[in-house]
Amino acid sequence: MEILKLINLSKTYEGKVSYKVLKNINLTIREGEFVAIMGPSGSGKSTLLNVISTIDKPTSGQVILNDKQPHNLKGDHLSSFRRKELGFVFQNFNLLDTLTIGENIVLPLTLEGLPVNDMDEKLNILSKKLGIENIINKRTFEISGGQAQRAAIARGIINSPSILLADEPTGNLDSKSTDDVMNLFTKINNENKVTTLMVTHEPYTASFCNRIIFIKDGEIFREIYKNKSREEFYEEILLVLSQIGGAR
Ligand SMILES: Nc1ncnc2c1ncn2[C@@H]1O[C@H](COP(=O)(O)OP(=O)(O)OP(=O)(O)O)[C@@H](O)[C@H]1O
Repeated sequence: MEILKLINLSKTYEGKVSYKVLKNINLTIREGEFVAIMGPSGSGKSTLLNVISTIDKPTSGQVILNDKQPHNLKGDHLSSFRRKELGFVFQNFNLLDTLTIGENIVLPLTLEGLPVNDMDEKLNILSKKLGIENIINKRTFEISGGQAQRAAIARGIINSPSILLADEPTGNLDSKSTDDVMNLFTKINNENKVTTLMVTHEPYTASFCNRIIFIKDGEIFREIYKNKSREEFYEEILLVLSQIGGAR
């Protein structure tokens, strides 16, 4: 089943000189895929993610997510779409310091108005599954970056979104925490079939994904699939990056 379809998607920033950041992007992501977007700095990765997540609007073309066109929605319908269909993971975790980790994780359910007992049950099941039950009563300053990102992933999927979007999810992590977080993304993708799309400039992080889309100058430059070991895939990623050029 197709979860996300981008049809002739373009984005131009108007200014003194107008700048075409995305040029006719056509892309389909199927249910259960684990995909990375890579490309040189300024190639349009964040813009693409922002247009998919409805933070930014396309200049032309369509975003179809779970058979809906979010850019045609307004107000409460758009907010409800974001809460139900999208999960987000950010580079800097975006956990609220005033809440416990558990309260942070259930925040999307709080916004949906779910009864407390149902929230607690979901939190217990998910935190056990993700191996973070020991931190749910802690505060953000009491946990490591890797734990914070695992909690943020839990928050991102507690609503069972159609797609989990991640922007540089390992950008603030050391190598051990990067392993922990990428193993967790892999686990929820394998076991829960969470469809995941992440932007990363780190080849090691991308090597955990099953497919990589390389963007250059706002266009799809190349796509590669992991039909090999992670180590071999990593070497292939380095090769494509050397061909693409530009600063990463
Ligand atoms: N709001 C904006 N107005 C004008 N230009 C913008 C705006 N946002 C981004 N750009 C430009 O669009 C281009 C693509 O930016 P984008 O942030 O999507 O690139 P990126 O691939 O994510 O880069 P990086 O890896 O450095 O984060 C850049 O040249 C940027 O300067």
